[in-house]
Amino acid sequence: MSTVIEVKSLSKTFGTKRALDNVEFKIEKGSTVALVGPNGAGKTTLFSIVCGYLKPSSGTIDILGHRPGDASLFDKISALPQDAQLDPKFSVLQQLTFFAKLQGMSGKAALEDTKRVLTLVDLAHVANSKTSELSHGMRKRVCIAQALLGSPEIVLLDEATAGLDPKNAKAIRSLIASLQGDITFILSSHDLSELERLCDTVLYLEQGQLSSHQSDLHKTEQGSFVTLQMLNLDADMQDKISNLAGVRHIKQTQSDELVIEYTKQPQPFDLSLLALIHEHKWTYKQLVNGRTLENQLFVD
Ligand SMILES: Nc1ncnc2c1ncn2[C@@H]1O[C@H](COP(=O)(O)OP(=O)(O)OP(=O)(O)O)[C@@H](O)[C@H]1O
Repeated sequence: MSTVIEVKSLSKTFGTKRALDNVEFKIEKGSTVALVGPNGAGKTTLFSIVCGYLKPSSGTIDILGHRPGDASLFDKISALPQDAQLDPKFSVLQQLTFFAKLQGMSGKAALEDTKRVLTLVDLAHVANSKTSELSHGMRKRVCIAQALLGSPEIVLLDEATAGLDPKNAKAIRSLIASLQGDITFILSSHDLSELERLCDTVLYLEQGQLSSHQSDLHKTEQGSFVTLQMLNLDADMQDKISNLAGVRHIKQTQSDELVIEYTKQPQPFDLSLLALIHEHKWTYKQLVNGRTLENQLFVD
């Protein structure tokens, strides 16, 4: 795997406010990276610097061998800014072909590429509609289509599903999933749960500092943990579960939730757990193999 982005000792200050504080990370080609953190953590600042919209106060960023904003990155990296706007007076087709031509495509190539990206986001049928006639979710998908024009290698999406209903948010996640591997995605959100199934790497920013950087989340973690949500969880249940063969550690992560770490057993562990639940006539709300991203990041 090759590194497509390498950030070293990156800091950004606005007056006395230190928005990014000595941030360092590498992103491998083809990975899907979640950039998560609470409001004001520095996600948009980091995005803006990577895209070349803002200059860092100190530190270096290497993107495919170039500095952010370098002309040679023009068709290799694209971004959906958090507050992306479309012009309400023009049709979807007019706006996207305009952006495609800005990338240097001829009129014919721009039109073809616009049709291609509109099909990708399932909006070919509204190509001739003005963007003011579209729903919020559709407009967001048009902006994502714009970010996909010209087949970029790296795509940054800032809060791509913010404010969308579950159906539209799922459509966007499915689209990203279908393009994973060919494109390196960096997706920002303050909602951890939204990105956890999509991403293999997480950058967790808090007050400008990168407090956790894990790669291959699913590959290394999946299989040795079970997350169990129970109705009326009590100490007796925890005791009985901890006596199951293979249990190494149990952690109560919420009033109704246990994260159980286990070693491989001849009988699949989730089946043993379900058998125990059945035997005692307990009621479980949810049983998921693996740990949520939130539990991986914040619970030892
Ligand atoms: N142009 C600016 N001038 C002054 N302070 C700024 C500027 N841009 C960002 N900041 C400050 O830098 C910090 C990081 O902001 P940033 O927008 O990067 O956070 P964020 O993680 O994207 O937040 P959110 O999830 O709310 O979008 C905040 O404290 C913010 O107030």
